[in-house]
Amino acid sequence: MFDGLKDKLSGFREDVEESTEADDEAPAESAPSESDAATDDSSSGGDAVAAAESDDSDGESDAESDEPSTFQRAKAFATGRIIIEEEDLEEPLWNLEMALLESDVEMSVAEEILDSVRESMLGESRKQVETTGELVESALHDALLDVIAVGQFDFEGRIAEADKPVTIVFTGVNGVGKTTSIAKLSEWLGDRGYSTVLANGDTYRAGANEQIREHADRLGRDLISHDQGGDPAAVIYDAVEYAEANDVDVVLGDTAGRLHTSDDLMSQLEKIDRVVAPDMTLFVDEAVAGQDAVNRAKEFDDAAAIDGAILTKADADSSGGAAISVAYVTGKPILFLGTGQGYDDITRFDPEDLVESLLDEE
Ligand SMILES: Nc1nc2c(ncn2[C@@H]2O[C@H](COP(=O)(O)OP(=O)(O)OP(=O)(O)O)[C@@H](O)[C@H]2O)c(=O)[nH]1
Repeated sequence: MFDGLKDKLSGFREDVEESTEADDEAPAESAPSESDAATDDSSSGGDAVAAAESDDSDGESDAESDEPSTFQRAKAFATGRIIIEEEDLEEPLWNLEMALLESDVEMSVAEEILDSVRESMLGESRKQVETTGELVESALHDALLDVIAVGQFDFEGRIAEADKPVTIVFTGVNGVGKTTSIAKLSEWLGDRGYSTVLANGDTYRAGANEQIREHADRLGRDLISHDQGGDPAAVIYDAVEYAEANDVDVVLGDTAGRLHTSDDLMSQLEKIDRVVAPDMTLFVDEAVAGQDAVNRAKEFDDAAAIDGAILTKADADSSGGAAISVAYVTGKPILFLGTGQGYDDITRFDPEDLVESLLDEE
């Protein structure tokens, strides 16, 4: 999954390794001889770093310039450490930025990742026994996790604690996999002991009732639906009443595919909000839609606040940009990934797992 992005992140590691390699081979021009440095080391011990930090006799404060002083570099070299400098990172960071943008990572997210990587690596000294690769991996790990894990919450815990029935409404554009995701989630919840009823709030599209009926029949779930052209809020309201009367734990309400610009359809969502006050509204889109999915998530969230997202078709060869960007851009977490067409092909989105798999060199 997201192999393209994985390759590009691995390219960044190689770039930094290459650009620091030269430093490994020779000390900075004005570095004192090893014996000088060794003398300094033994005489001043732990004070050497403090001395290096205040080595601004030429009037320019190194702390202000963020650049390690000549003394710091020499000292680091003599003690077997290499300091990562701005110039070591310049080209690799530029390449990383291009790689992220090519992978459909949203601009502000790419910038956040770069800032974070720069901040954690710059001036970092490493022992020569540590590989630069490890340093890069740890910086990338933290930078990616910070943007991907925005807003995460315990979905199952929330279902468990909420008063029943819990009502979840699904929104998004046409054909992205809303209905299939509802069916998958019904199965996922069933596996965890929660009963569900499906509600077809897509009263707009001809054939929508038949499509969701097929899923309901296959899964052995009840379905509440009205005729085409009916009021979606009324359908979901009926489903909530049905769930209350029959001790059903969760109502899964489908809605018509819509663009955030279709005013009448967006006002339907507002009406659903008013009439049934859903516990959660989940935005569904395709991982393969990349930047479009990110933009739509933002637009839907602005128009009718979402609580989280499901990214479908993560099994198709997608760039990974949407998976990395949606949470940071909306402030709402990705909760599930759709990974195929079968009912079991849904996975709880785990930011740590995703970061690890993106950085895994296997
Ligand atoms: N490969 C793959 N296909 C998926 C996934 N999720 C859904 N699909 C397929 O995507 C197609 C569209 O799915 P639907 O569930 O009908 O989409 P929808 O959003 O409800 O569509 P509308 O009702 O037209 O708005 C179907 O062929 C699904 O089998 C997924 O995670 N992976």
